[in-house]
Amino acid sequence: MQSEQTSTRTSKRDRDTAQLPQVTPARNPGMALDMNWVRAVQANTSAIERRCATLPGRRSVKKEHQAAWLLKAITMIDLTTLAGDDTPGRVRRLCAKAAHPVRPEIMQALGVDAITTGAVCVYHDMIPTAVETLKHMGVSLPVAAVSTGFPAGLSPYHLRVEEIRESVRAGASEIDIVISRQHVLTGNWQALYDEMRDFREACGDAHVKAILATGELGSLRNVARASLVCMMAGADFIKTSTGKESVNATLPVSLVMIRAIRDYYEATGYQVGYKPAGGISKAKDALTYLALIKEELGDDWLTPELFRFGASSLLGDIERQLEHHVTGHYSATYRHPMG
Ligand SMILES: O=C[C@H](O)COP(=O)(O)O
Repeated sequence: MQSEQTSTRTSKRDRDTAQLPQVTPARNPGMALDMNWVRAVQANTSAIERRCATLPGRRSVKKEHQAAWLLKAITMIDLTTLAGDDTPGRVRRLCAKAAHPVRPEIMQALGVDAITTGAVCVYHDMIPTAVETLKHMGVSLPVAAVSTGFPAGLSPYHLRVEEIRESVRAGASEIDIVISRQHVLTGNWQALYDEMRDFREACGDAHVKAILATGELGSLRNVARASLVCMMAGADFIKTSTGKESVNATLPVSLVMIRAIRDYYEATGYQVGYKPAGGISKAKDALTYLALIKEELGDDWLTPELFRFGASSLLGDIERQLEHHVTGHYSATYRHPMG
């Protein structure tokens, strides 16, 4: 039975919002390290926290608009499995879910055609399985690989660079590198810039996401400076976390990184993408992140080319909310496996 509170179909405008073809932005080439700019960067923690406290709930969207935003959020998920016990079977199921993220009866009730997640994200060893599975399904979806000694980034430097090359050869078109936290914590911005430059060069045509591991950087000012240095060195995306730190994506860290992206865009004209990752598992949190992006960067950034969620379990909750939207009932979580 359908609840009186719900409408089963999204409006045409909302469906178009979820499915608009996007123009690929020009790739950030980077620039020379500008230490004057880096040193000038500050972060006012109490102002940032005040701003973030106003976010959850304030821009809440309802009914068919919420369904449309949730569909859009799905298209921007890097559907992730990064576990020591990953198997080819799990990765094949992940790819099947990424290719068809919402059950057909829910999609039909919403009046929406096929969508996919933004990418799948796996460890190096699982790249061939992911590439072959997606190819076999006839689905064009990027395979992202975590790299450079993920999650700590402390393996021998030449092996970190070589790991990137191996992953690109194996078919990954996006590489999520981890930075050396020690360069940030010791203020060695030149070393961070050089490392990021090497990683970007090793990626070739594959896009590079720089994982800052913000929970280990000590201060919001460090997060702001590391964001800027990675963008100067040519990062295509900056990403909060590996999902393995004790503190992963948060709104204050996101605000700092998003404003760094905005400053970099205003100074250079290049749009760098943003990927909050780790611990984002609820549909309502996804909506808060999208509202933050819309308010701080504008609609241009609300595309898979410039925004991704790094998440292993968010999709399950979004699908559950969409099912509630069309039926008026919540289903058990086991009905939404892999995501
Ligand atoms: O990059 C993605 C994260 O590792 C996923 O973290 P999560 O399992 O907390 O969603």
